[in-house]
Amino acid sequence: MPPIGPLDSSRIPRFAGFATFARLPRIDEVDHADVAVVGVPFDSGVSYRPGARFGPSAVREASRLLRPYHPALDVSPFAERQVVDAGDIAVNPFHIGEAIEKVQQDAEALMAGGTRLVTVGGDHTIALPLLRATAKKHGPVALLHFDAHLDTWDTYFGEPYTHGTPFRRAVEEGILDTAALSHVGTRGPLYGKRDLEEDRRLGFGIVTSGDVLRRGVDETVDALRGRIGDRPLYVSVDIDVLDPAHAPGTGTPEAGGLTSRELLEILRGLRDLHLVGADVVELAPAYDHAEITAVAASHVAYDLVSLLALEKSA
Ligand SMILES: N=C(N)NCCCC(=O)O
Ligand SMILES: [Zn+2]
Ligand SMILES: [Zn+2]
Repeated sequence: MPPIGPLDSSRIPRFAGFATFARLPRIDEVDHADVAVVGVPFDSGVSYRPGARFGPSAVREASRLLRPYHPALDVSPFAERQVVDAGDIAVNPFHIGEAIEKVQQDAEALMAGGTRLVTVGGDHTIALPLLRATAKKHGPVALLHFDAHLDTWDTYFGEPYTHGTPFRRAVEEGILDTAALSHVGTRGPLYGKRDLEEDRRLGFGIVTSGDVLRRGVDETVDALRGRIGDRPLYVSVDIDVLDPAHAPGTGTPEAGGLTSRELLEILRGLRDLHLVGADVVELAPAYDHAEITAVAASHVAYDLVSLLALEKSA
């Protein structure tokens, strides 16, 4: 049976009907899914502007315009693989610990049959349970983390589970391969020099947004690929890695970021790595204009789905 694809936009206008990601079938409409896009509408871990709980529905709306063939990667992801929308993981907005447990459980259940996930957030807190679920299946994973921020801080207000702390927790828990951890797009003021020293001690290498500008996409990609090798790889994209001009709809914007063109070109350089899962987080549509950020996030998700569709073992 060939995969069930998205609705045909030449027959049913793309602005009509229910919004699933890229107008794909829901998970309950297929027997097996190779790749699932799943939402996590959770933003109780944020330190500044709230609103990322509306990220998944904004990405679904903006993704109506996606088309089935990806020319830069030369792949038709929805024809090569069964890609679905798995809906949203229903999490408790009043209890971060419970929400984290639920994300992990539901991600594990979705992944049990070999389905790979592109998760749409939600704030960056959710990367921790997603990495736990991924490491349970694949062992400690390499991490490519696109973000203005390090997200390796220790606690906020004494709390260990926030959107600024997931990757420190993940290193402490041994679910990351500390030989292959990279931040890309890092910039902006920190609390102190110690932030960088502690981040380095955890094993991270940093490619700042200035480095991307000076080195260019190709050199950046070569350096990242060399570090990742053939390890199982998880890619986490905080949409605030983009400059606020390219992504105003986010909770902790920082000036001087990547363009959406740079981000997409770097992602396209990741083909033929062993990608096992990915997320796109921190889209807060209330601060967006004309869907600028939602369109960028939907294209990032499409590129991640396309990379997973190219995976031989998917
Ligand atoms: N956007 C994410 N994930 N983290 C930002 C935390 C920065 C801060 O509150 O100081
Ligand atoms: Zn960030
Ligand atoms: Zn982040």
